[in-house]
Amino acid sequence: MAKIYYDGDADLELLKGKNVAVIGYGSQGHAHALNLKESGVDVVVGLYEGSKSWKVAEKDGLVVKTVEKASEEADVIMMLIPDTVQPAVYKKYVHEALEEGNMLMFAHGFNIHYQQIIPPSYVDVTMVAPKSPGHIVRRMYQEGKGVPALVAVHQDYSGKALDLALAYAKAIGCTRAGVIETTFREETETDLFGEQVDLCGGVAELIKATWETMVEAGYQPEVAYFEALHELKLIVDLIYEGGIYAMWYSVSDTAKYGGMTRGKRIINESVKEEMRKILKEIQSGEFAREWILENMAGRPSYSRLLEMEKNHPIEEVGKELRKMMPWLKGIDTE
Ligand SMILES: NC(=O)C1=CN([C@@H]2O[C@H](COP(=O)(O)OP(=O)(O)OC[C@H]3O[C@@H](n4cnc5c(N)ncnc54)[C@H](OP(=O)(O)O)[C@@H]3O)[C@@H](O)[C@H]2O)C=CC1
Ligand SMILES: CC[C@](O)(C(C)=O)C(=O)O
Ligand SMILES: [Mg+2]
Ligand SMILES: [Mg+2]
Repeated sequence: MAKIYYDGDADLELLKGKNVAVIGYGSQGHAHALNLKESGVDVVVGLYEGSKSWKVAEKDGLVVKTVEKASEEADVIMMLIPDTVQPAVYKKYVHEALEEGNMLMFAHGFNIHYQQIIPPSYVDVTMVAPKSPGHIVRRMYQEGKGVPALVAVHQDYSGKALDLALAYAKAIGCTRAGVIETTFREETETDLFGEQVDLCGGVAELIKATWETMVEAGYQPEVAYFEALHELKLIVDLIYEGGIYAMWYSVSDTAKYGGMTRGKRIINESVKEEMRKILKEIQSGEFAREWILENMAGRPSYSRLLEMEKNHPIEEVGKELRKMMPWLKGIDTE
């Protein structure tokens, strides 16, 4: 059974008198920094001179310093800049700033697990990884709730690394929901696998293939959009609220029978075989090496693939159809 920590298992007092530097003010960074501040923690945001986020963080009432200065003054440093940027920033500014007994923190284990960052032995190294996008971490905290998270200890120099990481998790609201103990390896490998085969990669391909099949067969792109994409949220909401069986309970008997007999023909043994291969690429470090090299080369494949996604015809149809629903807030992707 997984070990799960709640509010009663975490002591905010452990962060009293400590300076916390949140490096980055993006999706996770803004949520952690604001939640920490509102939980009474002394927090400073670390950014580079000229960062777009600098003014935003200051407008939100936070103290902002350069990464170098914020790291020098900090007892706890949370790395919340993109994973691909972290190694260079760490080497240039953070490594030198780390003093005996400090704690270096992450929200994802990639750089520690694949040894892109190797901290000195005299610091604690921990992870608090919310299982949610940063904007939900913030929204739930403001509503007096929290999102679940994972906690892990890579290095326990002080002997108190887990307790301090749990205090941090409490300060950002995660122990309100529950924080599951894991390892850097488990968090990294499961996170990469989930986003590749299911949450991001798998779902995007399933939607496009469903839409393309209908459009190629002569159905109207708009009707196909509602069926392949729009309704997915309604179905996923049911699964999120009550599990897969609750979804089956809620849909028609025809959908139940068709889905249960046909779904397995789509996600069949050969798909699972491919999933196992992808998992092996993650476990062996093959995917990490590929992604690191892609970044070193200036991201040529990444940019080409992202451009193709942006220009897929389903995007054009969706853009028009979403105008029918002015209550959708939309997301500025420019
Ligand atoms: N996105 C998510 O919801 C989740 C993310 N994580 C993990 O959290 C970590 C942060 O991810 P995420 O929040 O998505 O990151 P973002 O891409 O949102 O981070 C962007 C922030 O980093 C700043 N930044 C970029 N480069 C530098 C630099 N060289 N020096 C200082 N600041 C810099 C940006 O500044 P500027 O505005 O100037 O560009 C911006 O403030 C990652 O480890 C990720 O895996 C974990 C769970 C979910
Ligand atoms: C699902 C994508 C994610 O792993 C996340 C928000 O948890 C990410 O890396 O952004
Ligand atoms: Mg994730
Ligand atoms: Mg991820």
